[in-house]
Amino acid sequence: MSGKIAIQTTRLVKRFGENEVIKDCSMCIEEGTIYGFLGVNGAGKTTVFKLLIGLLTPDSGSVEILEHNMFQNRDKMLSQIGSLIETPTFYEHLSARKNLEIHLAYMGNYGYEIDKVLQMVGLSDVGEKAVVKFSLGMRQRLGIARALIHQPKILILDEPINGLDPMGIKAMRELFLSLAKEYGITILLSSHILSEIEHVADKIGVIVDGKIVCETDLAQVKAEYKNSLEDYFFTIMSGGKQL
Ligand SMILES: Nc1ncnc2c1ncn2[C@@H]1O[C@H](COP(=O)(O)OP(=O)(O)OP(=O)(O)O)[C@@H](O)[C@H]1O
Repeated sequence: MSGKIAIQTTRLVKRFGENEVIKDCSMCIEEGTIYGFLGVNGAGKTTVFKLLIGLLTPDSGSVEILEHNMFQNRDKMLSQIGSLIETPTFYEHLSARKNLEIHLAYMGNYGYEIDKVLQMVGLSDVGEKAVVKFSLGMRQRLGIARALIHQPKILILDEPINGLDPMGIKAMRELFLSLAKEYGITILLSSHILSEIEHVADKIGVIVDGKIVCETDLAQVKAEYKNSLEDYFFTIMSGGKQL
C-alpha cells in the first residue's frame, strides 16, 4: 500500500428522472488495496461503478482517480482503469485471443502479452477457441482478462465471480490477491458472496439505498464480529451498530 488514494468520490448524486438512486455517495480507496463493495440488489453498486468509469455522468459530486479529477482528465484516467461491469460481450465467433488482440489494439497496444494474461486467468488451453463455445465461467474469466490486458492501475469488477465453479472462485481469489499485493493494482469489486469478499478485501463499503452507510477496514470487522462479515452485513441491514 502506498498511502496514495486511487479512487475518491465526494458526495456523488445520480438521478434517473425523479428517482435519486445515488445519494451523497463518498468513498475512498487506497492504492494497492482491495475494496469490497456490498449492498443488496438495487442498492446502487452498478450505478456507482458506471459513474466511476464514465458510462454515466453524475448530477453532482466529484470523482478523483489517482488523485486527478476524472472529468477533466477523462481519457487519461480511463486508460488507467480496467472494468468488468454486468455481462461482458465479445465477438462471439472470434477466439479469446483475437478478442483480446482487438481490445489491446483499441487501448493503444500497450499491455501484457496475450499469453500471459490468458495464463493469469486460467484460459491458456482455450485461447484459440471461439467465444461462442465458452461457458459462463469462461466468459467471466475472459472478461477479467480483457479488463487486465492494458495493465491498468485500477480494476473495477462488478460481480466478477458470478458463474464460476469453486475451483474458478479460488483461482480468481488468488489472482485478485496477487494483482493487489505483487502488482500494486487497486481492486474495487462487488459480490453477493460475502465469504469471498471476506477472503480478499482490505476494506469494505456498504451501500444502502444509494448511500454509503459505512466504510470499514475488514480487520476491524473481523475483530468485532468473530463469526463473519455476514453477521456485520446483516447487522447494518437491520439498522444495527456500525463500526
Ligand atoms: N438506466 C436506468 N434507468 C432508470 N433506473 C435505473 C437505471 N439503472 C439503474 N436504475 C435503478 O437504480 C437503482 C440501482 O441499480 P443498480 O443496478 O445500481 O443496483 P445494484 O446494487 O448494482 O443491484 P444488483 O446487486 O441487483 O446488481 C435500481 O433501483 C435500478 O432500478
